[in-house]
Amino acid sequence: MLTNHPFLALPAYSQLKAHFEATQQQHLRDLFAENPDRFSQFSLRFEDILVDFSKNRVTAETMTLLRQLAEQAGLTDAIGKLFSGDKINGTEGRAVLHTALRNRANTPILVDGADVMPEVNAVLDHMKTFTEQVRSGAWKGYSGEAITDVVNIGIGGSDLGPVMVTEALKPYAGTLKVHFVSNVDGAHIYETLQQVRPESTLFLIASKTFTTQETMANANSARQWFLDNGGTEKDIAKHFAALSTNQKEVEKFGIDPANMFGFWDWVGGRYSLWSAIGLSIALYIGFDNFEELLTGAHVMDQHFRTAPLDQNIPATLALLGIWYNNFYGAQSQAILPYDQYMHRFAAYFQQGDMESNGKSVDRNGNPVDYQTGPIIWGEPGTNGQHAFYQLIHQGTKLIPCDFIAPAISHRPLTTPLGDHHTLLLSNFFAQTEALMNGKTEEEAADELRKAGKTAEEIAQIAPFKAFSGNRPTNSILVKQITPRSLGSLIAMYEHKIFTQGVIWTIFSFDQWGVELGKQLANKILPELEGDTPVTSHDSSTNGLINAFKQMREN
Ligand SMILES: O=P(O)(O)OC[C@H]1O[C@@H](O)[C@@H](O)[C@@H](O)[C@@H]1O
Repeated sequence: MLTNHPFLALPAYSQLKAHFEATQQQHLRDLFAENPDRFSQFSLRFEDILVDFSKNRVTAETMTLLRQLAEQAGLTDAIGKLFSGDKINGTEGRAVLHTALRNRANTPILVDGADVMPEVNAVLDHMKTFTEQVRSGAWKGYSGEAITDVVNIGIGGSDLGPVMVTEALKPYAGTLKVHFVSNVDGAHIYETLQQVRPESTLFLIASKTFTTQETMANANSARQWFLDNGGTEKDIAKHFAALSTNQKEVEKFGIDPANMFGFWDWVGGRYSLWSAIGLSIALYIGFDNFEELLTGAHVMDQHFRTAPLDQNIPATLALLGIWYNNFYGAQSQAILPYDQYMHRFAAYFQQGDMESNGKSVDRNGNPVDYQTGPIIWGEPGTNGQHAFYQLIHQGTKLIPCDFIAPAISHRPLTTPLGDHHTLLLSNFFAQTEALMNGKTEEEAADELRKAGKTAEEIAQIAPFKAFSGNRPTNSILVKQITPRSLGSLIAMYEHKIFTQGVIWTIFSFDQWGVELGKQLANKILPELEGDTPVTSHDSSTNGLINAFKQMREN
């Protein structure tokens, strides 16, 4: 178990509070003007990844105090416990070992005295053999045809990771197509089944528990469609595989245990793309590339585990997040990839971060009296620029942003306006610079004067054209989005989330809030049958259910 501490009582917390009061008016423009070495002092490199955090409202003293906060919160001890299989998921009594899934060093990791690595390696071997059979065409469907389409049916952690990674690594795809069905809304499975043929489709039923309502409903619909369109019960073994921890339910569903790819209760759903849940990724980009993804994460794990705090990228990002969340009162954090293939990256970490650190009870079971996990959101650049950046530049809210971009594009297209990637990157650099510098009213007035405006017009318009600036950003520049660098980036954010959870003294690896939703929907489900009016709820819920029943009837 992790040792607990009262966050607000940490000595560094009070020091940071005082430091915040003294420095909050400082402008980034001045910090850059005062220190010509700011970029080199406030940036870190790891392999092909450069993390520039110099455009944050921090000084060397801020960073020192933040690191002291991490030390006083027992971060070093917590990291040791994470990697060694300690049961740090206290409310479920489980270890948290997504790092074992990508432990390429293969060093033993013990849970209840037993090394988990042989089992991890056995599943990886199974995934490798299966992936190679399907991709080579050796695996035949019931009519003797090779598989052309893979449909992953899963939701939450059993969907978002594979969706995000297969999109981000599309340039590495082979000929297999992958589809993802998550929503219980019948439209999702319906539209997907329109695009595939039963004889050449492989369904992956991805569910850690194998009891999730949405996934089981979609899996049943897929099986029915398969049987209605030419497949027979005995053909199911060739067309359905399960990615799960629950062998009993898998067998009950009728999937051949030989087609089950297992994982373990110490893999959290939102940390499971490294497990058998990643099978759709391996099928799509090939097993070697999947292994590269694991390796990228593993090397970031080693960095997080061994780098001193002042060199530690995930810890640094976590501490900057705490600075804005707990001292500046920032409510959200934007993730803005300047890479179209990474268009689901923010959505992925919406679950990763918000399901992990969206907690308001500390590890002692007491309500917290401070802010915990931020709201995570974002869209790729440059689309976001034409949508919500207005508020980031000139709104009343402080929104720390992570800008992420590859230096080399997988699609280097040229136009008379310039090549696409250079155009994209010019926006990436310009935005963080503008957010940092802003524009004074005098500068705005000067521009208007040059544009020939009268003094009266200038006085009227200049206030609207001024930008306060001083809006913090991290710039994460990656040489290229490869399986390895993407693996490192994902692990980087995972460890950021972990670090923040440790400092806030919360349990980051359970999700009781989500469990409630599952229970409530199951309670209401039988009440939706028939047309008898419902009276068991509050007047709003009764009214809505009864209106629904009426609308459905007429
Ligand atoms: O993989 P299964 O068990 O279907 O769960 C799918 C998802 O369910 C949600 O309610 C959450 O608990 C997620 O963390 C989880 O990834």
